[in-house]
Amino acid sequence: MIVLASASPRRKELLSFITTDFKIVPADIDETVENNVPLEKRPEYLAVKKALYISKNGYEKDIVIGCDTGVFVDGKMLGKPKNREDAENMLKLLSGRQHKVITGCCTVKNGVAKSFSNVTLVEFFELSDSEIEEYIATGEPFDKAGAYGIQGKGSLLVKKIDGDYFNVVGLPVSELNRILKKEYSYE
Ligand SMILES: Cc1cn([C@H]2C[C@H](O)[C@@H](COP(=O)(O)OP(=O)(O)OP(=O)(O)O)O2)c(=O)[nH]c1=O
Repeated sequence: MIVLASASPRRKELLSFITTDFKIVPADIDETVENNVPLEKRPEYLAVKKALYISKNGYEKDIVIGCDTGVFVDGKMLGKPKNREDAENMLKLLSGRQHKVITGCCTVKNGVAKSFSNVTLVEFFELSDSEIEEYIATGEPFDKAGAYGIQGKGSLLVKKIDGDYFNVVGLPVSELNRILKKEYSYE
């Protein structure tokens, strides 16, 4: 069986493109990362941590999948905004330029972990202060890395993307599907 170590409704929906035969067991882990982990490796590091945590808690024989998404710009990683002001600062930082969205993904079975990072480049239009304010008022930024959701009204902020769209939403489905087939002969 496949176990998705995630509380994200988006990851649940995306995994169902691969299979509907899976169980959800969210991994409520401490998301602090040691300083020696390179910035852009942080999502993958946390994905491994989430998947191993669930695997070790009664799902050793299953294929456990963990994921984590971060937005990278100016040598910084943007997670979920803590409040309105945080969301505003993130959106101002992303305005008029390109950033990277990296989703780390990990599969674990019988104590063996395999992981990868998928990178999508996203370019935003120049955003006016009122546009940022209106977008924050939708409430959409608050549970999302980088304070936007490309799958919702956040789509209106996006000029261009290069890479897997679903990776931005939180699960690189096509790469994951290929890994499940290749590494676990999953049908
Ligand atoms: C950039 C971007 C992020 N996101 C989401 C994907 C992730 O769910 C979220 C980043 O938070 P994560 O910490 O990666 O995941 P999560 O807390 O939602 O779920 P869990 O740890 O239980 O697996 O931001 C979008 O939905 N759309 C977007 O365009």
